[in-house]
Amino acid sequence: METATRHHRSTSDVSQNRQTNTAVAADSPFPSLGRTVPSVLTESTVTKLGDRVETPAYDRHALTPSVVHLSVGGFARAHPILYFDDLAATGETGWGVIGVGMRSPAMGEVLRDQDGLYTVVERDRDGASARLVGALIDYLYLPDQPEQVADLLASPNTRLVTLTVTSEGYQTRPDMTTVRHDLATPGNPVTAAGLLVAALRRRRAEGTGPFTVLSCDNLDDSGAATRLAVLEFTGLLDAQTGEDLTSWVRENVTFPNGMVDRITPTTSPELRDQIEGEFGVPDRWPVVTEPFRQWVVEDDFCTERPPLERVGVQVVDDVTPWKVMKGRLLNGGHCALGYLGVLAALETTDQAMAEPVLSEYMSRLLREEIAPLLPELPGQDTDEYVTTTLDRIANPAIGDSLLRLCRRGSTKVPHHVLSSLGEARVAGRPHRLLLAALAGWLRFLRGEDMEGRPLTVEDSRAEDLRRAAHAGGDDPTTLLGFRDIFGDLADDADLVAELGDLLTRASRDGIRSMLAAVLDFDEEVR
Ligand SMILES: NC(=O)c1ccc[n+]([C@@H]2O[C@H](COP(=O)([O-])OP(=O)(O)OC[C@H]3O[C@@H](n4cnc5c(N)ncnc54)[C@H](O)[C@@H]3O)[C@@H](O)[C@H]2O)c1
Ligand SMILES: O=P(O)(O)OC[C@@H](O)[C@@H](O)[C@H](O)[C@H](O)CO
Repeated sequence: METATRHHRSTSDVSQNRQTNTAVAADSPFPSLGRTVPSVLTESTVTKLGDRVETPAYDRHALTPSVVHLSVGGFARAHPILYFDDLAATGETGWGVIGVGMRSPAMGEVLRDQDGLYTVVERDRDGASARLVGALIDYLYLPDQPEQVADLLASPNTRLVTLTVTSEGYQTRPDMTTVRHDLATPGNPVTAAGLLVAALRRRRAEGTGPFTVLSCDNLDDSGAATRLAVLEFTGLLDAQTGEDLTSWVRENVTFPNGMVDRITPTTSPELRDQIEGEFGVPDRWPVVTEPFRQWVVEDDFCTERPPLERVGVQVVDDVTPWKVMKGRLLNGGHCALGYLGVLAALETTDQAMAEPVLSEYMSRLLREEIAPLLPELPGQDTDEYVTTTLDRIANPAIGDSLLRLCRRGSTKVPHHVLSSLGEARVAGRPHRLLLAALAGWLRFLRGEDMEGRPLTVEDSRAEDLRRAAHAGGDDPTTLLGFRDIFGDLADDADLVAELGDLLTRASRDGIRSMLAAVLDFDEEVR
């Protein structure tokens, strides 16, 4: 098997950074590595890895850097970049990836130290396998290398920009400090939209033409959301400069919608150590994920489309039915389990799914209340999809933290949960289990579990929501007053009363008893 032996050079020289081995920065998940450590996984040590790790069977130096990925977190490494790695393994050399870090200096240090190499471990009940990914051929960190990032995005080589900047990364309100910063210094942006706009502005001026922008975040209509964020930004900028970048972007740039799916937990230091022990790979930041993965992409590329269909990506005209099915069943289910589970003092998804009342709740929530509202998806059996989804969520081999599922609720619950709730109300269908999920989020927003132990509410609106959650107590009216989140729910007196009843039961009897009552669950089984 051929492994990469030559260092790739494009816009930065990662090998220079590799020699420094500076201490891991404050955002590292590895406090035990908060000291100078030797970096052992590099291109030159790949050949020393044993046969428990699959290594790239292609020459990564032959890859042309034409994809730029913004914000390289766990999911980016387990999903989009892995697909480009698959593509490289088919002999296709045109789609190497350059990562651009925006907020995580620690990830940058690790990736640079490791020449962009990292390990993906797939695990489930049936076993585990590890693979080294070579498609990330370079990495730049925006706060330290703004000019190199600008040159990279302006380069004619760059044909596709992919993003995993989280659902909050698309917010472009002019009152946000970051947006104000980007408008004041458009040549030195810190937001994803600001960065894309600065690059597109330069490409227009230099006659380089557009690139395609493909969001890989879990957003309802990720293409439209990205387009909107960019156009909002160009609108604000045009008002300042008197240019008309907005029309150029409208006419030239495409933002394909996409559905991405692969449960990818946050890597903990313990997991990292376990992986080194199990596979003998000294990777400082491996990523652990499930074997399942799916990527459905709308065929709307303004530049050449990478032939991702060769590696299992579904390229379709309309992604909507896939998005709706996945978002409401998997992400909606995740929201419900996350909030209710952490309130019940549980830590991981498999722990929660091992509790009869929670697994019964999840099964009935997905089967009885969410699935019947879904559109037909030709070739997809919904019942089978639900069974697979529940099984994936319960995967005992990945230790997916419930708190990970609770992040950014104000951007997720409306899409993943309230959408089903709204439709069920209109259709006159049962929705008490959906209300229990909502009750879980409202209770979670107080920032403590049912025993009063603190829970971190990671949300850009945490402060306001938490204040309202405390002020309202078991009466949801105050929180439902955030109409941009909850729509008209506050106007439905029956729903408000039912939600209040669920919150009161949870406070009085605990989460498990509240759910048992909602399910009419057999006390013996409990
Ligand atoms: N983990 C999964 O199971 C999974 C599956 C499908 C989709 N996703 C989506 O991928 C995205 C990233 O998730 P992850 O699990 O990799 O998380 P992560 O925390 O590992 O990575 C997130 C990255 O985004 C950066 N970031 C955070 N806020 C940002 C902002 N406002 N602008 C720019 N960058 C920002 C962080 O620094 C980090 O590098 C999320 O939107 C998530 O919904 C995740
Ligand atoms: O990443 P978030 O915060 O949007 O949502 C948490 C999880 O539901 C999500 O990451 C899933 O694991 C993922 O969508 C599976 O494909």
